[in-house]
Amino acid sequence: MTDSSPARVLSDDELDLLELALGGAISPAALASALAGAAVGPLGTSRTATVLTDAENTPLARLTAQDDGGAGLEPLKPLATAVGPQWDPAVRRPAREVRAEVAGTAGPQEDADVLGLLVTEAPTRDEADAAVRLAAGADLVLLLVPAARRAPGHGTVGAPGLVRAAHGLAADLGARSGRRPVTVVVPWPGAASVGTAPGAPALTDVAAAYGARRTETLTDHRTPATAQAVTALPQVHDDAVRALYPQASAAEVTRAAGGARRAGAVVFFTGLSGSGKSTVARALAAELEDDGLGTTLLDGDEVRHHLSKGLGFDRESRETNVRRIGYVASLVARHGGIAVAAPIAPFAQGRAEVRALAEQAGGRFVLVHVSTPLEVCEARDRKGLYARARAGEIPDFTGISSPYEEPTDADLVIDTTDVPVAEAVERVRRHLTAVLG
Ligand SMILES: Nc1ncnc2c1ncn2[C@@H]1O[C@H](COP(=O)(O)OS(=O)(=O)O)[C@@H](OP(=O)(O)O)[C@H]1O
Ligand SMILES: Nc1ncnc2c1ncn2[C@@H]1O[C@H](COP(=O)(O)OP(=O)(O)O)[C@@H](O)[C@H]1O
Repeated sequence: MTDSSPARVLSDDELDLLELALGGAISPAALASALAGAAVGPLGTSRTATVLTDAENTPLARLTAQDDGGAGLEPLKPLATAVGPQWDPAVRRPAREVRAEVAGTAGPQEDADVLGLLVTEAPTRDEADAAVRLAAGADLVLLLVPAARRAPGHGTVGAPGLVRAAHGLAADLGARSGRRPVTVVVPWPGAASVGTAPGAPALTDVAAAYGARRTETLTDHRTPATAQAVTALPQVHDDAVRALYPQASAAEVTRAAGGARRAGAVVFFTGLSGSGKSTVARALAAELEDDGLGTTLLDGDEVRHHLSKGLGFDRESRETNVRRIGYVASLVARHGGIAVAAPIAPFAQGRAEVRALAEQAGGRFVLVHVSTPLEVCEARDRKGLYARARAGEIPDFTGISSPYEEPTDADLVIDTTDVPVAEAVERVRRHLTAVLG
């Protein structure tokens, strides 16, 4: 990075906050304070600038602390997006754009009643009824759906499911009240650690920044009986199984329902830098997790940051890196999980070792060659690495000064020059479903 400002790599939760700040939903000062509160890395102090990056070191924005205690935020490169209903640009819009639209639609009067309904969990029938009651008389209803980049806990409805449920609620509300609400996806950290850090923004303030003049959280409108029934759902399932089966059978049925007997799998992407491995792998992992398949993403750059810190890019270091990824992925698969890995993995030998490790662990192995040609990867050059490699600043760069051995044993070959992300994800998902049986 040519910028001399110190860099701060943001977590998924912090990226959510950055997206909010860039969209005008929270102030740069609130972002600075939330990042400082989380205390997981250097953040510039007075009058210094910090370049905020994602895990792939893409410079996203420059955050500057100002003399008066305020802060400035300058966008640098667009944040990476993924696929899924929570990424649909028709609903994931900057707060300032939604606020302007709301002001235009609700009329110029200051006292226009714009109701923000926060959809934080899949709405029950209670909430669908409450939404109709609450919406009566409002000039405009905003359905605000907080969606986190980070995957939710296993077994809970994640961002894609929540957005689909919110669309259902919007249609229902439209049919029953005669007016369709405006549905908006709001980036919102999945972890309490950032969302509740000192100085962290409150969801109701964020709703106001999107144009809501009053806000209701739909789960507050569950009756006590419904709230209790929702909490008790897993227990209800266990009780029903125990009532139906004798003890030995009940144990087996419960175990099978938990997926403990399902075979695991390693989905291993390989391809040049910039070919689209991370983009497709990330979207695939989110969809699989949403399908209820416990999924672990081992992204190339993140692995390099944690598991393989200090390793270089000579042949031996790369093979060590790939072997480590294969080892962790095979442990995940051994326990019935799905590991999705996306390193360059340029050598056939290393890839074959990973296949063997996965299969020894009883898992399925799916090799996906992301075959996007060098010219396309180089033209994308999101991180500016190809330009630096061409200039001789990065030695041993794959495709330029270090070889990439094309796989001859790939289960799928996908060239993202002309295959959109959603279709690439679908192809891999279809293949995986078939091999898992
Ligand atoms: N010399 C050289 N060659 C290739 N790539 C380089 C190099 N130096 C740094 N980088 C960055 O590191 C990412 C590739 O790391 P991997 O762990 O996936 O590589 S490997 O599988 O060990 O070959 C790669 O990330 P992706 O672009 O996501 O593939 C680059 O950002
Ligand atoms: N169809 C596509 N599939 C994947 N990425 C694409 C596609 N079209 C354009 N891109 C862009 O190409 C870049 C691929 O980068 P990345 O996923 O990090 O690749 P890799 O992990 O292989 O280095 C991203 O900026 C992405 O938005």
